[in-house]
Amino acid sequence: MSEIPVIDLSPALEAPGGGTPADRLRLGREIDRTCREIGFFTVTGHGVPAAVMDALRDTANEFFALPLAEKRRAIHAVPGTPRGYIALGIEALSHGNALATPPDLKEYYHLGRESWPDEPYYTSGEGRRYFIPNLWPERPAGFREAAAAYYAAVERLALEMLRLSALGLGIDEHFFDDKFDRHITAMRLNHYPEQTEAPVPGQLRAGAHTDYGLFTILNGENVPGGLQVQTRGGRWGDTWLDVETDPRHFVINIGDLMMRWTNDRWVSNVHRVVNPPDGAAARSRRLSIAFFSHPNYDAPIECIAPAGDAKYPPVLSGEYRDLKYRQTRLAAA
Ligand SMILES: O=C(O)CCC(=O)C(=O)O
Ligand SMILES: [Fe+2]
Repeated sequence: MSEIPVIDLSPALEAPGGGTPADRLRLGREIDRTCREIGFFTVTGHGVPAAVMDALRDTANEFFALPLAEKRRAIHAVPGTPRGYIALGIEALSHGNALATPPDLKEYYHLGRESWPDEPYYTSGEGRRYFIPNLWPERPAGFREAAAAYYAAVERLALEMLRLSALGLGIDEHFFDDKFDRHITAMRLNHYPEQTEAPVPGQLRAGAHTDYGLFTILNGENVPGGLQVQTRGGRWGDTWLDVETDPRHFVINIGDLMMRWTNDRWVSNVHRVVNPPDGAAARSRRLSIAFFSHPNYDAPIECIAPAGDAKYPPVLSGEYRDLKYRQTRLAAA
């Protein structure tokens, strides 16, 4: 049973007009408290229809069940491009946090938004580094539509989270709006196959890491070999805590850019996905869907702090993610 906090967003996300100002401020403060303590929480009442979540889970499961040779046809022609299918053995998330583990025991499908305006921000040389066409496999049918509907629904949730967060941080409710209105959020469908051979020492489904962006909005499922967060003292002590990932809800966590932006007020906590225990390993495949909300590529992330108190130099949103992608990729795709 997971012990991370649960926040019911329905007073804002399912209420007409986004809820009353008092409800929104209360939720903002709850988010602030949780992000200062642990930076991981479950959200209910999030407004994303169950059918939208199920449709993407179903098509993603169908895709990963295809023969490897067919999945490999969805590998991008340019190695390292964050689109399409990425096979086992390519990525080790721990390398982004200066740990050196063997590759993660997962395969994934990486995608971004389906379309964007014909404007230089998106179509210039720099824009094309972030706005990259998706690479859809021939099968299953309906994959593109399911992913686009999910992306749009969770994008609304992400924007609401940013507004409530701003309230909780005591800044203008719309502070993040113009830093996120042309965002470069990517999504990953992570598939952790059943384990028929023992992992090598130090090898996990996903090595210990922090995420890179603002909020990661994760939809998972509860099977052995799941998500764990490393707590930093406080009421949980210093431990690895199991995070329940109920497919009806989302688990939200803070990424590095949000930690930097809030000048360490909010925690970008280390997390990992562990291997299933012996005995369960052969029947514990797991699917997770991660929406990595990430600001406009040209947004400067400057600590919200009084002059002289900033703990980090400003960094551009896009450059920070490029660096992390380079650090975590072990092999050519
Ligand atoms: O699969 C999960 O539960 C988490 C995956 C994760 O942490 C990531 O992809 O960054
Ligand atoms: Fe992560």
